[in-house]
Amino acid sequence: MVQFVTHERTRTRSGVRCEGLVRIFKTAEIEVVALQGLDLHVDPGEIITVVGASGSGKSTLLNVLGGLDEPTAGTAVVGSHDLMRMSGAERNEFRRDVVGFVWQQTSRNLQPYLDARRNVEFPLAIAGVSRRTRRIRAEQLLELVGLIDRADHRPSELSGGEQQRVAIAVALANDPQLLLADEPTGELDVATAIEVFGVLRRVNEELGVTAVIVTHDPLVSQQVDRTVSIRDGRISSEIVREGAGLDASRVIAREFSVLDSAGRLQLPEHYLAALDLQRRVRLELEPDHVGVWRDVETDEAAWAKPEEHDQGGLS
Ligand SMILES: Nc1ncnc2c1ncn2[C@@H]1O[C@H](COP(=O)(O)OP(=O)(O)OP(=O)(O)O)[C@@H](O)[C@H]1O
Repeated sequence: MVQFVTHERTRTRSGVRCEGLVRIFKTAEIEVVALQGLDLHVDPGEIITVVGASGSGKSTLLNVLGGLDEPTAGTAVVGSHDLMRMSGAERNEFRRDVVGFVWQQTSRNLQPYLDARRNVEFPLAIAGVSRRTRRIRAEQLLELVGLIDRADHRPSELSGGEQQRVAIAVALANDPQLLLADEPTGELDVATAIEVFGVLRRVNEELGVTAVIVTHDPLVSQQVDRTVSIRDGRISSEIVREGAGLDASRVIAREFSVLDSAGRLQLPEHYLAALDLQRRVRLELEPDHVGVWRDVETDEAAWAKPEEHDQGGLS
């Protein structure tokens, strides 16, 4: 376990709680409901991945959790910080002190004219941390991400994977309670992506920082114990794994659907396709589970009508 030099505060781990979270974007002509009553709980110290089709609301969720965007309605709480009830000044402070970001584009993560060490020191200098503490902390973090021997290199002298590892160290400089990463491995080849993701897992384990990571990459998303899927601005299902990070044959994965406070749940798309479930399904309450069947009567009625029509057409 890396022991940080604590400069002014002792960190507590923070969880995330979103309930009925709504974010509507309004432009002159249209209204886009990017988050449509999203429910998500992340335990303090947990690491999760968020997956979903393009436009499903992943980045919007991350921006809300990071205090970069204001929710329209619902609940969004990080630790003791209520994101619905923050003044502008509190939001700035929240962004600086409570969350750390890693973006897909390395140019957004790093200052191109500073070497790796100074990049990590940069947010600490802005926070007014002393030069000596900055130096020690930067070295600890570069050690943690396995890049202490590259401390004097500028981003242009580092590979894409190394740049993202420095970006992780920068995001952790202010000792955040929540680490948010939006497609951090999106520009990397598979082997490098898995390596960088391994660093995210390591910092989660060693520092206990809660982490929410958006990714398109199934190989990357499988590396953690819980993956949530967003569909149409809501969490549609969760996959919980035992043994994540081990070789795939030893991982036990179970799929869950999220039940909202109104009792609604979404069935995963591949379940709908496998059983050809459409429009209306038959439910049966059993002592320990609920059964969902194709509504054969409706199906038959739907088939009967065209037949009658056809027959009518033939006669
Ligand atoms: N600033 C904005 N103004 C208007 N609409 C927006 C804005 N930001 C996002 N949207 C819309 O909200 C929806 C969700 O977008 P979001 O970027 O969160 O999706 P995403 O899942 O991150 O997609 P991708 O994987 O392509 O990055 C989309 O329909 C998008 O067009």
